[in-house]
Amino acid sequence: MGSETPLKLPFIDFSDVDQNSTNALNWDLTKSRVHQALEEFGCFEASFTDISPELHTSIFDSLQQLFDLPLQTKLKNRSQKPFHGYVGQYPQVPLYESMGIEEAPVLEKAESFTKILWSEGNPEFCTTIQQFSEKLSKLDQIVRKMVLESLGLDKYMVEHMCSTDYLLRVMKYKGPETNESKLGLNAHTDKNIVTILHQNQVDGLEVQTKSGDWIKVQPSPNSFIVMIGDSFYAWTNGRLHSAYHQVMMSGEKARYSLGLFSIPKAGYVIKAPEEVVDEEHPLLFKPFDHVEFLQFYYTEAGQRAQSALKTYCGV
Ligand SMILES: O=C(O)CCC(=O)C(=O)O
Ligand SMILES: [Fe+2]
Repeated sequence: MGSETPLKLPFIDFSDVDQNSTNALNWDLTKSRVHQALEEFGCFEASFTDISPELHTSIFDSLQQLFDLPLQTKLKNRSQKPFHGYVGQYPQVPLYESMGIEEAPVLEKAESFTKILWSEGNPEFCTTIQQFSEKLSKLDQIVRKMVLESLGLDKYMVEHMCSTDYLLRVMKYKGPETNESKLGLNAHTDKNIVTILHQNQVDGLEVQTKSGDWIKVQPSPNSFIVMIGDSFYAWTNGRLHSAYHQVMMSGEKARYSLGLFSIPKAGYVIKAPEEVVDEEHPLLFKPFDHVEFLQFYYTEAGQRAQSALKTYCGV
């Protein structure tokens, strides 16, 4: 009793890996670990030293400053697209608040977001958000490049890389002020291509394994959780896993987290390449547009479905 080792996500070190790597051996080794982790768990913990400890500190100072703004100000962050603007005050998830910053790695976009909330500007906030997103987008690109290479899909590299936009979503979960575990964010699979999560030192993220166990994720301050979304799962014809995950909170401290989401552009049709479809791996999903799928996901039927993706476009 109690002697079982707690389940852990695979840990992969990216400190010596870059896209134009001259160290081919290191690239190939890391690539095979990435492939294995994404096949089995749909996610892994990444050590990525491009985000300095100073940037780590300023990003969480910035988040606190942002969520400390009056509700009326935060509500100014609106978007036509679901979950892109301010989200909060939901009775189902009372601890949760989030805001979306579209194309945060692009300086002008980070500036226009900043201007919405601080009419007089806030250069420090803007630079921090932009630099963090830009650096993290490099990790997103490395992982996607490794996935395509490991599946022998190199010829789709340019098309694939150009078919997405970035959204940085910043989140705050209030501490529930009890030691009982309370729901911070419902169990879900992400709907995009790749998500990279980072948190302050308050844990809460849980990821479900294929056999149904929940892993309590305990990342170190300089690590990131890299996770596959349903669109990448569909595009690879199920070769990668897209994991259910949720946030559970306890105690007094607030949890701040950020997710950099690579999201298929509206109008781009997600269709598994013929190389990943064969007798052993029959086509799982009909081609679909991510934005239309997202719209379905937020309907009553989409929310009720066990798998919104299967209900929407399963073969
Ligand atoms: O806060 C987290 O760590 C997870 C957030 C999440 O799963 C999401 O925004 O999709
Ligand atoms: Fe998620």
